[in-house]
Amino acid sequence: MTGDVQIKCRNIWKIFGDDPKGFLARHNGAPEDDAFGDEGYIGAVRDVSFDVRQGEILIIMGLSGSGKSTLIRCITRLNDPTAGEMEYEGRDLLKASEAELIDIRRHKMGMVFQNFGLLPHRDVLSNVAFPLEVQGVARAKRDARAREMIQLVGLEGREAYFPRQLSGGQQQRVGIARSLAVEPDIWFLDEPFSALDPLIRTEMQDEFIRLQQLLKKTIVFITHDFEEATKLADRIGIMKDGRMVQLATPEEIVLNPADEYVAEFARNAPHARIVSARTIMGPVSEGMAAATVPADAKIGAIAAQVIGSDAPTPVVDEAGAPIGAITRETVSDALFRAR
Ligand SMILES: Nc1ncnc2c1ncn2[C@@H]1O[C@H](COP(=O)(O)OP(=O)(O)OP(=O)(O)O)[C@@H](O)[C@H]1O
Repeated sequence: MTGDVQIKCRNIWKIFGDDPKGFLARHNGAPEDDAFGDEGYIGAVRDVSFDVRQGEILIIMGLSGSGKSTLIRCITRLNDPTAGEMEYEGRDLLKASEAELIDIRRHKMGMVFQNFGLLPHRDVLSNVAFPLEVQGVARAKRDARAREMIQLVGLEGREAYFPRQLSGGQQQRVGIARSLAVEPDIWFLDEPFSALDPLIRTEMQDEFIRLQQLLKKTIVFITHDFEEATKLADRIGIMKDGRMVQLATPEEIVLNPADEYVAEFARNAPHARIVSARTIMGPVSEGMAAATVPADAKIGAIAAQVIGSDAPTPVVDEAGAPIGAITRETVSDALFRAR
């Protein structure tokens, strides 16, 4: 379950060029798309507004150059937005002093990047303990915490290895352990698995799901891979040319894409794993089967049961009350339409 708003972004612009603020002002704060190229500016993030909710996994997707990394860099204040408003747990991030920002970044935010960012001359233990060292945590305490994190990501026994002695997946686990060492409230991951080969990538996705179930962090995660996004996300935000064109659940995106660009991402999406019973059910009917299915169950998980039943299968809410029914025709139709 996800909760309160943790990060609030309103009308964020990030423009690169000689005088971005002047450019924005000349165009009354909302330049037309053509104006950027005409005047030699790059509109990396254009008028983006959204909330990140406590405990959710929000995935940002989009083609290369659509502004995903720049948006995350704005939220973490590694980049100053050209315009807009941003709050972190009600604190105005744009008015925060440099000292406050460093404090938020060091204590509240964890970051994992595609290239792992490990220090080559330090062993695993010292890499994981590094952010705590920067915070000035005493050696015994930081090493103990680092060992805990190393165990959490399954690298116990490799504390004294150097990054070059580890596989790509193991290196990324070190990166993950290090980002968790500071006990962040919110975790930013910029294409953390894209440098990994497909098998290790799947393993790391499963590892990530396991960690999230354990730690229940708020997560903002960038990926190019729609299948990865549907596997991990509570909500997916899709960016195009600096704009957020749709922000919705994987199911909404697959069933109601905002435009052709979004539809293209969702085209080969695995409906069986995304579409739920609630979405395809019909009304409660006479003569339903005794065995029920939960409304939030994905159709892939219930297909065998529903198709094996001669009578319609009742769909029940959290309290167990029937709110609809599914027949083998509805399920096979939904699965068939999927590909
Ligand atoms: N420091 C910079 N100076 C000028 N232009 C920049 C800068 N950083 C990013 N850009 C431009 O802003 C746009 C968005 O870049 P960004 O890296 O955010 O995209 P992205 O969606 O993360 O791409 P990718 O998936 O390739 O990492 C691109 O056109 C990029 O060239």
